Amino acid sequence: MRKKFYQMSPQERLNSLNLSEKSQEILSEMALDTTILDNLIENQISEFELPMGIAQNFVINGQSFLIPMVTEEPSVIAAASNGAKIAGNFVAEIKERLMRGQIVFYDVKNSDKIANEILEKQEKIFEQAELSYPSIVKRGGGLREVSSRIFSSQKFLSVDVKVDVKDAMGANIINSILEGIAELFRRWFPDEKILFSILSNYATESLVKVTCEIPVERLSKKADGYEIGQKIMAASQYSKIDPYRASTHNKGIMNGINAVILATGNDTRAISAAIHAYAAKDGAYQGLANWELQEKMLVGELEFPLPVATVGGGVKVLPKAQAAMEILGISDAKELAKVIAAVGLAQNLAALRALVSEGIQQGHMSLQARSLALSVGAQADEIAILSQQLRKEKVMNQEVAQNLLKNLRK
Ligand SMILES: CC(C)(COP(=O)([O-])OP(=O)([O-])OC[C@H]1O[C@@H](n2cnc3c(N)ncnc32)[C@H](O)[C@@H]1OP(=O)([O-])[O-])[C@@H](O)C(=O)NCCC(=O)NCCSC(=O)C[C@@](C)(O)CC(=O)[O-]
Ligand SMILES: NC(=O)C1=CN([C@@H]2O[C@H](COP(=O)(O)OP(=O)(O)OC[C@H]3O[C@@H](n4cnc5c(N)ncnc54)[C@H](OP(=O)(O)O)[C@@H]3O)[C@@H](O)[C@H]2O)C=CC1
Repeated sequence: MRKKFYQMSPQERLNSLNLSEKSQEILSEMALDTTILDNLIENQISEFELPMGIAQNFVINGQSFLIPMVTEEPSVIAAASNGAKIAGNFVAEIKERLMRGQIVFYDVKNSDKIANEILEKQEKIFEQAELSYPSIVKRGGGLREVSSRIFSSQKFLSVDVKVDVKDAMGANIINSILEGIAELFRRWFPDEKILFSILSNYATESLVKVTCEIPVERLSKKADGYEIGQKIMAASQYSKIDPYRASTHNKGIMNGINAVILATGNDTRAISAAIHAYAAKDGAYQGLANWELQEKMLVGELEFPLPVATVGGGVKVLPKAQAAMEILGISDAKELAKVIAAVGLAQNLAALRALVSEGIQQGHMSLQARSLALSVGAQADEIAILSQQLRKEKVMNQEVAQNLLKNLRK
């Protein structure tokens, strides 16, 4: 009987795809240990490499950091380093770090009964939570709050839990606790129906806040720093009223956030979901990070959920995520969240400063020149020569790059 795809070895799966020899060869090149590869995901056939760089100049709460970033986009790491250089010291703080989960009832018959009984039987719920995941309690974490939200017209009710998951992202912890509590509810409310129970990525009790204060003269080597500061403030205000701008404003912040999330083996989808949901917390989707001029200082602030982990998931399993943690010198999830938040604010500062002064293309494209040279097939020392020539061109595109490369090879 023919093996199912998931029952095949990675090589058998690859062979079964009938690819060109070149693709077969490139997909067979792997650096990760096969046991990690084949056990971390399903139907594994290869791995996918991305460049890792280091953002420099970061000082956060008075401590210097070198920050590993994984990205395919030119200028992101230069921008983060530039933003950090301009900003000087970032002040980052975390008030609390609790992860949320929910048990959702549907076709609810008596929502008040459910809500009241949950209030009255809190002790029983806390006992069940500890039974469901005792090790997190031993680590000093565990269930901290149970409450409910009633959606009466749609006959739904959400029982919300908040859990201290210490340095984990907490998905497995919370989902195990939720399933234990759900069993209790099936006994307490035999006539009610539970739809599902799952962690919530909208981690509104895992907010991190980062600020910086920049003397305006640091905003530009050439132009009037105060005027640049005014324009950055205006750009920040505009991102609050136009979702077409808010989306790009936040993409710029996520350039930095996602690069560090990837480097440390964290879950990019969970963090993106949390942050973009938070950007719409007041109804309309708005730009995160605020900039305002206070006298001769440009003051920046960014506050959003960042439930990152330093244990669990890919963090502990991926060797390069462990190496990234060593570069950071961090083992505490709260510390990691503060560092990542500072990268987000630095990224936004660099982007807005470029946008309102020389424009994004000048800096971006000069760094983009190298990847453009690569994309048309420049090799070895052709790359530096071709990108140098490209920077002198009025327009930098594939056609120009291909013509320059052809001339170079004559
Ligand atoms: C690109 C720069 C930094 C040039 O800016 P510049 O003023 O020409 O740079 P510089 O030569 O004065 O260098 C300043 C610092 O930048 C860093 N730096 C500078 N060059 C390099 C390099 N080659 N490699 C590594 N680091 C570099 C480095 O830290 C350096 O300090 P130094 O070490 O010299 O004391 C500036 O124009 C900039 O920050 N631009 C923003 C670019 C950006 O945001 N890129 C992200 C992709 S675009 C996007 O997706 C986001 C966006 C724009 O759409 C978001 C939005 O719309 O809000
Ligand atoms: N909606 C979502 O975002 C979802 C995401 N996921 C994925 O699940 C992945 C795994 O998440 P998660 O459940 O956190 O990871 P893991 O369960 O893999 O790791 C967390 C475990 O690490 C152990 N641990 C060791 N040291 C600590 C510490 N200091 N603090 C806390 N725990 C510690 C604990 O296990 P012990 O006490 O037993 O040693 C804890 O349960 C995430 O990366 C995510 O990709 C999964 C489902 C949903």
